[in-house]
Amino acid sequence: MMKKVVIATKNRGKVKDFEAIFGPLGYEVVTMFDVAPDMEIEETGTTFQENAILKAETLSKALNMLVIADDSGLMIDALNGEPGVYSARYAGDHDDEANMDKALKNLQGVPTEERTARFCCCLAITGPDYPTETVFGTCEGIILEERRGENGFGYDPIFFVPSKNKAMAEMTPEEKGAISHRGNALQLLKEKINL
Ligand SMILES: O=c1nc[nH]c2c1ncn2[C@H]1C[C@H](O)[C@@H](COP(=O)(O)OP(=O)(O)OP(=O)(O)O)O1
Ligand SMILES: [Mg+2]
Repeated sequence: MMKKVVIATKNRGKVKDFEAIFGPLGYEVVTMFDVAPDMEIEETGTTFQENAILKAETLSKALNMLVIADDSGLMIDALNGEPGVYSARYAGDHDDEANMDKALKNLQGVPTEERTARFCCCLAITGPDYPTETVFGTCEGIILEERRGENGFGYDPIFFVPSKNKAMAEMTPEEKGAISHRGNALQLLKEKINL
């Protein structure tokens, strides 16, 4: 039987990212779509860490199981770190296209060298016999002037990664996992627990 890892997410893009990383380690990724499709966890925190802990602890208590949660977002320097913790709701309600349009609009006329940004990811892990722990990963990039690539999710089409000379949405899930904020955070998590 395959080992399982439970992730407190309802974002199909994140699920793909996690599968690219956990699959090769021999894990089946189980998500809220499988175990708690009707549960809505309100993200009331003001930091990635608070929200990651909130999501992990809520699902873990409901299932009485070890759970990992991901809270993440995009921080754009020229916009004073916006949209940050509010990335998913930047233009309203969880609409990736509208969110990207809003970011591009707010950066109109800003030159390339000032379009620096980073993706941030906080992962929280908690369980019945496991005290809550968090790790943090980032990925540096530049906000493009228009979308590039078809892969990924969220802000991936407008996020250019200089070290790969590609937009995040031009990478395969495996390529993305090797350099992404999520991949970097998971690397740290692996050093803490025996994945
Ligand atoms: O690798 C990424 N590539 C592109 N965009 C990304 C990435 N990672 C986070 N993001 C953006 C998407 C969303 O606008 C927000 C996450 O918000 P966040 O609340 O953590 O996730 P979510 O509500 O979509 O799913 P859930 O809370 O069920 O895990 O940051
Ligand atoms: Mg969310």
